[in-house]
Amino acid sequence: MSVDMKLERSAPQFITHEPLLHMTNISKRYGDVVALDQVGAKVYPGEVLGIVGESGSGKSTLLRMMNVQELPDKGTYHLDIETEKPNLFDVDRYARLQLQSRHIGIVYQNPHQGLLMKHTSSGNVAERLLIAGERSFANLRAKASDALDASEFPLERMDAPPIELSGGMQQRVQLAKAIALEPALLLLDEPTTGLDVSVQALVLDTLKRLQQDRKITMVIVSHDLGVIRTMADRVMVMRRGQVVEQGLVDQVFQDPQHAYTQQLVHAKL
Ligand SMILES: Nc1ncnc2c1ncn2[C@@H]1O[C@H](COP(=O)(O)OP(=O)(O)OP(=O)(O)O)[C@@H](O)[C@H]1O
Repeated sequence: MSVDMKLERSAPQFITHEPLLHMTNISKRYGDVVALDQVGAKVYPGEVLGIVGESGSGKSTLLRMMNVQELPDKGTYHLDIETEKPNLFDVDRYARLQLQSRHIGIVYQNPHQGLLMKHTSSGNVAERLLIAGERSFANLRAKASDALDASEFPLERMDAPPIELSGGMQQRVQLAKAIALEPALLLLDEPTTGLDVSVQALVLDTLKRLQQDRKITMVIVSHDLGVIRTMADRVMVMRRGQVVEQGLVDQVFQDPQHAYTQQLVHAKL
């Protein structure tokens, strides 16, 4: 048995469905830099997959591919959302945009990447609904308000632009925008990095509550093992563009098999 086979622990027993997300053999180079090297990933409906690893290990690149905002050099990507399940890296640009706007939500570490900082917060959320075809002003406002409320954003500030809000509130606006259309898949790229520890805990609480209430399938990228431990059911450990270990969170963190995971876990203790 190869080392990789040994470290790829089996899926938990309760997983009986087809994966919602299935990627195989994803490789990506930027010039001489190998960002991803034959990475595979499966995420099951309603579960939270954590991706952890040092800076430069390929976590954000993989997440951008899950959001189909960037294409790999090689690999396949299927989402189990419609009867037809094409390789999403082969579909045309229009279909990719449709997919991003209707079925995938994303929250970036940097709110400038996800929000128009000088537009109102409610307008940022409404924009996503507009793109999806909502045209009634009353509905736009009501749905934006619902999404902000679900993200535990203080509604009395909904007309304030993100630039005037705290970092924690900006992340709540990004979250509201991401969930406004009830996406099949929510992608979170270091959503609490850079926030004060107490604000970080509150935002994680909101994410946890949303996940429990709505059973949203999530992929969360973080270099922080505490965040992954709080949020995720399963974890994938990445290093230098490869997956070195994966399995249930408590299994991997209590009994890490790969030397790199052991180093990560001990550094955290
Ligand atoms: N657009 C790009 N152009 C050139 N190199 C890139 C690009 N995007 C990523 N890389 C390189 O690919 C590798 C993986 O980067 P990536 O951002 O995915 O890692 P990461 O694990 O998310 O790191 P971090 O936690 O620092 O964001 C790095 O060496 C990075 O410099």
